[in-house]
Amino acid sequence: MHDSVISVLDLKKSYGAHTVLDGLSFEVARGTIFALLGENGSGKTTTIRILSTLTMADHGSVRIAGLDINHAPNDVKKLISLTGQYASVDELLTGEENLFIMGRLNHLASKKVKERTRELLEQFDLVDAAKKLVKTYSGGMRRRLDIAISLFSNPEIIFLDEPTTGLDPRSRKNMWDLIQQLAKTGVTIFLTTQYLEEADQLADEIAIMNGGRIVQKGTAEDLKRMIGNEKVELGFNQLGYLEKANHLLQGQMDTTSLTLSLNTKGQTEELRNLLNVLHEHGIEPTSVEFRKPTLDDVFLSITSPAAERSAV
Ligand SMILES: Nc1ncnc2c1ncn2[C@@H]1O[C@H](COP(=O)(O)OP(=O)(O)OP(=O)(O)O)[C@@H](O)[C@H]1O
Repeated sequence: MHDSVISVLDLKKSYGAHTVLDGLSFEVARGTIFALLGENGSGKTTTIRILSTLTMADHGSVRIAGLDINHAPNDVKKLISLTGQYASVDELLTGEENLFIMGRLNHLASKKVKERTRELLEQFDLVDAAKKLVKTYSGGMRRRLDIAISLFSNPEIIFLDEPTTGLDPRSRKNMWDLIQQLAKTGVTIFLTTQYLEEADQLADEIAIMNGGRIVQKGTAEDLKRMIGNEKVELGFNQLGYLEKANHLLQGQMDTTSLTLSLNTKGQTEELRNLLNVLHEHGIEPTSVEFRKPTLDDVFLSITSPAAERSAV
């Protein structure tokens, strides 16, 4: 059994009349990868900023490695590193110079700074780019450098705010490998993401955020069991047909796009049966499409009564 390295209890935060966090509570086990999954604007960055002592919550408590962040913010800062959504490196310096500066800011001796810089450049596959200006780096290289800089002080907990947003698929995959390597060193990684697939690939535990709270949490397997492996999406040309089809098949209706999503195992026989049921009632869909579950499916299935019955 792991012990909790992050404990969050009943966190609340509003900006004016806008409530962003509304009673957020969760625990993160030491040495694991924890993913906070939520849509744009759901409050992920706000959460990470509060946990890393940059923003004050209005209510609730956060303990990092047993320390209350309000009582011991400076001790907490020594244990953590934060890498933001937008790389905070100096573009007009080389990668190596950026690392040097961070080393000096950490008050390390010059020999130690050089050693650690070399180590980090190697670990993050930046040796060839070390002497090039950061403004010539690709998005993936910048992210890697940003994380390398934040690791200068050997933190116990690494906060990564949407580490792959805006990266191409190849750089995203490289970043995933890197995060997995970091996790193997025993650090705790707290990451935020909008991508179900990313949380699935990386996280030991996933917490889904909606309406300022955690609405579901579990392993990727738990969540997948809940939402089904694949979806079939039926399109209709009239709201009446959509509603009738939903009445017969009990799926998730989208009345704007006039589509009905159903869990499926992806078998053609199953699809034939569905279409037969509709045909017998004089309903013909205008389109039929198989697709992977999305974050929307998770939200929809969480809020549907059927899902509540089978929730993890
Ligand atoms: N300093 C602030 N002042 C006012 N509103 C803010 C402030 N910071 C965040 N917000 C608002 O709080 C909400 C949550 O923002 P937050 O950045 O935490 O979301 P997020 O889940 O990280 O989204 P994204 O994926 O877009 O970064 C948004 O509606 C945002 O506009």
